[in-house]
Amino acid sequence: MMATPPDDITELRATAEFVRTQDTAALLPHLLPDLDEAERQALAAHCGLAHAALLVFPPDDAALRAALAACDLPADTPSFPSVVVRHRLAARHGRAEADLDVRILHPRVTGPDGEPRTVEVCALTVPPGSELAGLAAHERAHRHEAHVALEVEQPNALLLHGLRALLTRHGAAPDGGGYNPHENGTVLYFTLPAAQAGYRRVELHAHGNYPGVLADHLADGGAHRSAETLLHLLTGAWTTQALAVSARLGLPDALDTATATDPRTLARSLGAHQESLTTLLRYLTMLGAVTEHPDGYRLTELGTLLRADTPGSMRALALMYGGPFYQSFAALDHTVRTGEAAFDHLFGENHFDHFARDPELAATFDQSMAAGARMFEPVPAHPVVLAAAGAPRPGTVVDIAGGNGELLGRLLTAHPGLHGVLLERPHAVEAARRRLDALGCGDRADYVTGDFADVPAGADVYVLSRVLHDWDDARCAEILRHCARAMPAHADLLILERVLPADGSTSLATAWDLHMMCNTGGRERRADHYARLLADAGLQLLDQSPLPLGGAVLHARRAAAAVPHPAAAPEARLPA
Ligand SMILES: C[S@@+](CC[C@H](N)C(=O)[O-])C[C@H]1O[C@@H](n2cnc3c(N)ncnc32)[C@H](O)[C@@H]1O
Repeated sequence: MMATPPDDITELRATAEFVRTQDTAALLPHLLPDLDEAERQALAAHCGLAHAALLVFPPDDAALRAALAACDLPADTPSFPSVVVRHRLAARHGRAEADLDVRILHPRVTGPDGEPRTVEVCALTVPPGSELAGLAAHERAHRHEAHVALEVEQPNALLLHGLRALLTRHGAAPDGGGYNPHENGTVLYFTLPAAQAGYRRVELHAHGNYPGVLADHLADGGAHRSAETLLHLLTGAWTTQALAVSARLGLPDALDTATATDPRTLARSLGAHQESLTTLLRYLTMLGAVTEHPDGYRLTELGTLLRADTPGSMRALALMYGGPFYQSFAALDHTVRTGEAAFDHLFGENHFDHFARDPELAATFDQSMAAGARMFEPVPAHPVVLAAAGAPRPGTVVDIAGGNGELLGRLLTAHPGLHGVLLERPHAVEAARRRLDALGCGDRADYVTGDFADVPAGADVYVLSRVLHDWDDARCAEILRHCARAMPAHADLLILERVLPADGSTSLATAWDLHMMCNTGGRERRADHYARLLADAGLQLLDQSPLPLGGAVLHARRAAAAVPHPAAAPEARLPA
């Protein structure tokens, strides 16, 4: 039989023990440390501990029942589907509610004076190998659903208003609630400023319906949540820097996911100030990059992405967003006032020129682009690529401004007959050559060191990946004219970009639109905008398909009656 994870059984046993032994009067000053004696007595006279709640992740129902029995809880306790916890989990993790099988059970226990209590067991089924394992690890680390519930004895509206006022005066923030007609009960949730007695959330439960109290509670909660949301947004810069500094220090590389490292050892190995490092680690714990344990800190799955040696590492992105692009964002107001890229204003030159003069920065930028390469995963299977690869004489793909060869490498690796040409600036050509050689497809690649004007003619597929968004419309039109001029009548052009949604809904493209404006003077565009730019260059947008990370691939060809632009330069030929 499959078993509930040992960490969950430990937590269940501890919660059951807490409910069995905890005296309400002794618990209250732990939850609200500033209560004076009169307040504590008044609260204890009106409220009693009813349950403590936890979320566990059994592989199936039988394993959950066995876990209950192992903790001396009735294994035959009925379960019912959760609505609230399931909704909260789905919202927190961006999941469909239908994917989350959350059930609730209330196994009965008795308190120290024989009073009836329960343990509220919320159980999300996570079978072995399930992709919900990451969600479970996050929830175990953060205990968002853990709470204690106080039953209000002989409730009335006046008493509930008074209890609400008392709790909020002591820093407990209203955090939602509701009326359940099936059990004729009103629930008011509060969040404490910090975990007390192991709990951050408190529930007040009262028998009966108190619509006025509930309305006030929900309204206060709304205002509180807005303020908290705004604080999170305003401190986004701290998050960027905490992650970037960790990456720069090599902190994720010095930690492990399986065994903990104590801050002293870590500070010594990183050459850091121990107390400051511990503060940073606590913040990283809040962000979910590390977890805290009695013997130190462990890296999480998310934190692992900041290691240098992880496949798909995002370390270079952290260094860029916490480095030059962080500095330029501090001058965003210049861009908004003048329309000029803040980066150029701050550094005195275009970011490509700036990076090109600093080999280390240029390499970090290329690696940061590669960190978003998950977007490329479906491209080798694009019909245009399949057609070129499957032709009797396999075709040639030209990757224009192909960076360090990440995409071309994937195309050539997936299709051993394809030939590739990479057009880039000198430093990137060298990086691409090394990459394609390492992938074992360097012998099927040629390199053109040059400018957009040097797009070689005569190939079958042309690719512009994350290039057009770097430039304003005039420069894009020029680049597309160079492509159109080089493309034979049968050739296809694939444009990879984040495309702004036509219906105005937000997407990752909305965020990168701001980033491009601030740092490159470019922008993200809607598909109809690309269609117009293409048409001006004598090309026709044929279709569009989605890519991971909010990307899309736009497919274009020469318009049937395309007339070469008069400004077009003489053709560059494919390398011999
Ligand atoms: C945002 S990166 C995209 C790289 C790659 N296509 C990708 O998707 O990862 C833009 C690339 O344009 C190249 N680039 C900038 N100006 C260029 C020019 N005038 N001619 C050719 N390439 C240029 C840069 O070197 C950089 O690698």
